[in-house]
Amino acid sequence: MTLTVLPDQANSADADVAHRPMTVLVVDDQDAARVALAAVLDRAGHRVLEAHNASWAMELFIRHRPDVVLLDVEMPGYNGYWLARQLRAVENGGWTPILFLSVHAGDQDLWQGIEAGGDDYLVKPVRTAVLLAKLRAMQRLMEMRQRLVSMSEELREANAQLMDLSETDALTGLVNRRGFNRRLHQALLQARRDARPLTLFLCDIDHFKAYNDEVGHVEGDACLRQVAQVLQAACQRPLDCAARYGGEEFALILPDTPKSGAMTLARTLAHLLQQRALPHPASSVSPWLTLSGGITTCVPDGTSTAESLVLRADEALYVAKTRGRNRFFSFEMQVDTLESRGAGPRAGVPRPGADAPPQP
Ligand SMILES: Nc1nc2c(ncn2[C@@H]2O[C@H](COP(=O)(O)OP(=O)(O)OP(=O)(O)O)[C@@H](O)[C@H]2O)c(=O)[nH]1
Repeated sequence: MTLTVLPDQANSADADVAHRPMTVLVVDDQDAARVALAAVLDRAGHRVLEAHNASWAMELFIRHRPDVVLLDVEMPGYNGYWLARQLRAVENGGWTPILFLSVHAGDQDLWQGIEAGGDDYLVKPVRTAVLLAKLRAMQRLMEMRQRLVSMSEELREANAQLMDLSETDALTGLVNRRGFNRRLHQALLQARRDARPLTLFLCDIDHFKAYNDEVGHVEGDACLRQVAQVLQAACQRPLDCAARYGGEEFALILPDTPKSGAMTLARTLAHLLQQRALPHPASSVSPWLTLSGGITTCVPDGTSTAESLVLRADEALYVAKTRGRNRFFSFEMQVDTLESRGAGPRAGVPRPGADAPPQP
């Protein structure tokens, strides 16, 4: 029988209790050697799991996830190299130090052990001090790795937050222009892949300059926040996106939304705004705040680009403005929300009477 560990003359290693007790899986088919090794580890303050063969070791490893594995090479049936490979396979992104203990001292043996997934290779008999020092070194590596893992996790979270911040408009909390660009591009690619209609709205507050001039910029900012809330409320589906395009212009990206659905949503939007009844003291259109919007809808093909969509929505917005504001104009249908409802040219315009919001 080969003794696995040799006691130290000065016995100093026994006194060097590990900084943090570890759970050590000792795998050795030789009972006496394994028990001796377990006793040394136990004295050093570690918790020991013992396995006399590879399959039992595998079971203990999966069940207890030890901190370190001390692995004999020569075992009947599956040997230590085989076991090391299996342990690495079930680690699933983790890392458990594996130290081989072997009577074979050849370079080739050492090389084979490291290739099989071992982190160190000690030749038996191993002095207690050496073994405990190696365990301490492995523990230090594990702690460093743990720190790296948590640092990269923190970094990942910080990056995600930064990404969110860099795509959020500070005033309204909506997606900003940068986020809009990225989302529109993504939505376009997805709609092209799925051959589904994609709708883009560009909305603009009517006579907002006059609003600012009348009530001041602070109130103007508050008004932008209110409009943002209305737009957000109109976005009912998880992939719908409301963005502040710039200044008093907003955009809605509406995946899987056909022309008819877009017109319905435009009316819903006008209705939601109407319900808020935000007074506009300087509008020639209505006593309340109103929006004009340009709508474009397409099933994108190879020639469709985000720029072409924005151009069409912008052109439609221009038509909505020139037709008298407080309406949404569809580029493809060449009608606005007032015409398409078929309820007369001024239908949908907030005015005193049945359709009008309560006087604030
Ligand atoms: N309070 C406030 N005002 C803003 C902000 N961004 C843009 N504006 C104002 O929005 C106004 C936009 O004016 P215009 O482009 O002339 O448009 P409008 O007065 O709404 O006229 P129409 O669009 O033709 O109805 C300008 O007075 C800008 O100063 C903002 O963040 N806060």
